[in-house]
Amino acid sequence: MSVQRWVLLRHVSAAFPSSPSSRSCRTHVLGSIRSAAVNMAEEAKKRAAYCAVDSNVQNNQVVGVGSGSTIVYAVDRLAERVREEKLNIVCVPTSFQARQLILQHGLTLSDLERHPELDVAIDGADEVDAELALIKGGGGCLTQEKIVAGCSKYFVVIADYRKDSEALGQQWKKGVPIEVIPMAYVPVSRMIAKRFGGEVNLRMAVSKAGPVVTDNSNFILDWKFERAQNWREVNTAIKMIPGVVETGLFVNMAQQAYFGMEDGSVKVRKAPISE
Ligand SMILES: O=C[C@H](O)[C@H](O)[C@H](O)COP(=O)(O)O
Repeated sequence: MSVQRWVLLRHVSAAFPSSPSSRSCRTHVLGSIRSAAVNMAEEAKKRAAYCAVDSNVQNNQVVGVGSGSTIVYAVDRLAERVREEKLNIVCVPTSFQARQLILQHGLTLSDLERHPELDVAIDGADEVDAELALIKGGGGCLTQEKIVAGCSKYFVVIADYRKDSEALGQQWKKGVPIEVIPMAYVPVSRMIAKRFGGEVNLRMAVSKAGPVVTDNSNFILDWKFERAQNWREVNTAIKMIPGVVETGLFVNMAQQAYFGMEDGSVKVRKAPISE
């Protein structure tokens, strides 16, 4: 919770001590604060996305389109620029959602067979550390995202201020998503917990009985790690476990991250190696 939000909550608690009528006022005020916080985060996502598209996409480029809620704003802006500037752009999706966004916005859809080398990929993240290592896959789309980012000359991350972190795990508490072949989810979970500690859970669906099934027909494990680690080594070691398809650790992949901040600005961070 941000300091500003904590202070607001303290004021609300003091203003509405516990009686039935004051409890209802308090619930109402807390609801308004929550929705203001959501609006602020959405505005921040939009500003980061627009800024990243304006700074990194040019005419005649092949663009990788990520997944999640932030990328929606980036596709809005891409479509706006294509209309207004008559840009000739080809888009490669990283998920079913991204493919739908591209089609709904009337953008040119392609794939890695026709365009195996991309100029730039733009995608969201669940958390970004000081070196631009990322946790991705909160929405279950990590494998295709990593493939597309890996085929791109330049990989740009867009996010709001809540994702901007010193070390992975400081902001994002749901763990590292790991895509696995369904039959292997138990042994893979046990091996990760035994070797690296922490807790590994099969991600369950919300509006369906049973587990989340990815765009590649696999399962997702969420590994709640206990301490900061050498993420490059951990990523490689987990990938070597039979049954693991991909991890949501994106290490040394992103060159730039755009964060929409609470004060309305956009903060741009570059990866240490590209500075
Ligand atoms: O699986 C989802 C993707 O990795 C998203 O890019 C990531 O979860 C960030 O999503 P959002 O933009 O909704 O925070």
